[in-house]
Amino acid sequence: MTARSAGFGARLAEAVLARGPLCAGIDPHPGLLDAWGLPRDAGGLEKFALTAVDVLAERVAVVKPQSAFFEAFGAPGIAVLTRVQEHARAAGALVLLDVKRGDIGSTMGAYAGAYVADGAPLTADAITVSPYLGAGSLAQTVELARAAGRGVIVLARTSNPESAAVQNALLPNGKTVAQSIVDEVARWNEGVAPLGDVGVVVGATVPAGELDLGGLNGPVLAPGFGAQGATVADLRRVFGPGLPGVLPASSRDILRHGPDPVALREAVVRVQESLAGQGFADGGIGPISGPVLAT
Ligand SMILES: O=C(O)c1cc(=O)[nH]c(=O)n1[C@@H]1O[C@H](COP(=O)(O)O)[C@@H](O)[C@H]1O
Repeated sequence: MTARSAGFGARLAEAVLARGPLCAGIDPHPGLLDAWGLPRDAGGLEKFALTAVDVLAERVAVVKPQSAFFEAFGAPGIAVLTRVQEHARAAGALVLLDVKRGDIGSTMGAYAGAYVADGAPLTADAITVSPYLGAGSLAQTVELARAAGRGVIVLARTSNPESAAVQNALLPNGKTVAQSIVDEVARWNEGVAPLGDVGVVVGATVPAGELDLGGLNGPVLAPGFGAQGATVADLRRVFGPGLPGVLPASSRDILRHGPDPVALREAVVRVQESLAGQGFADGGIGPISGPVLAT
C-alpha cells in the first residue's frame, strides 16, 4: 500500500469524516436567479454564488460548482467561479469543479493544466471528466492531478434518463460500457490508501444491481439526489447498506431555499441529518469492501 496523506482521496476521506458525505452543488440556473430576486447578469450571478458558497462551504465536505452556469456569463462569470472556488477552499470544503471535460489525451492534458495540475489557475481539488473518448484518453489528466494531490471523477453511469442506451451497451467481453469504466478507474486506484484519487459518477436514479463497485477503492459521486427525484431511500436501494464511498450530490433542491442564508443553512442541515439518520458514511469514507450495488 502506498501512503498518500496529501492525495485527493485521503483529503476527501478526512473531510467526509468531519462533515459527512454530502456534496452540495452550486448551479446558478437562470430560474434560480429569478427566484432569488436577482438579475440574470454577472452581478446577480456573483450575489447568488457567493451567498451559496458562504453558507454551504463551512458545512459540507465537497462543494461542486457547475461551470456551465458561470461560463454562460463569459469572462466575468469565470471570475466569479474563481472566487467561489477560493471561498470554498478557504472555508475548508473540497472543490469538485463540474466541467465534464472529455477529449483526446493531449488536449485533456491542457484541461488538467487549467484545473488540477500543479499551478492550475482555476484551481479545483477535482474535476468531472468524460471517458467516452476512451478511458485511456484520461490517463495524463489522472497523472497530472495526482501529482498535485488532486483528483478526477469519471462519468460511468450518469443520472439522466438517456444514459442507459450508451452506458449499458454490452462490449464484446460481456461487460457494460459503464462497468468497464469502473474497472479502468479501479486500476488507477489499486494500492492507494486510504482511498484512491479517482472516482466515478453513478446516478442515484439508476436501477439497483447494474454495477459492481467492489474493487473501485475510490469515491462514488451520486447526483440525481433531490431535484431529479432520488431520495435517501433510493440511495440505499441503489448502493446497498454500506455506502462508505458514496457522496450524494444535490444542487437545486438545496439552492431553492435561498436567498435567505438562514433558510439555506437549515435546508443543507436537514439534508445532512437525513443522510446521517440513514447511516450514510457512518465512520467516514473508505474503500468499499464488497459489491456496493445491491442485486
Ligand atoms: O457530474 C455530475 O455532477 C452529474 C452527473 C450526472 O450523472 N448527473 C448530474 O445531474 N450531474 C450534475 O449534477 C447536478 C445535479 O443538479 P440537481 O439536479 O439540481 O441536483 C448538475 O450540475 C448536473 O450537471
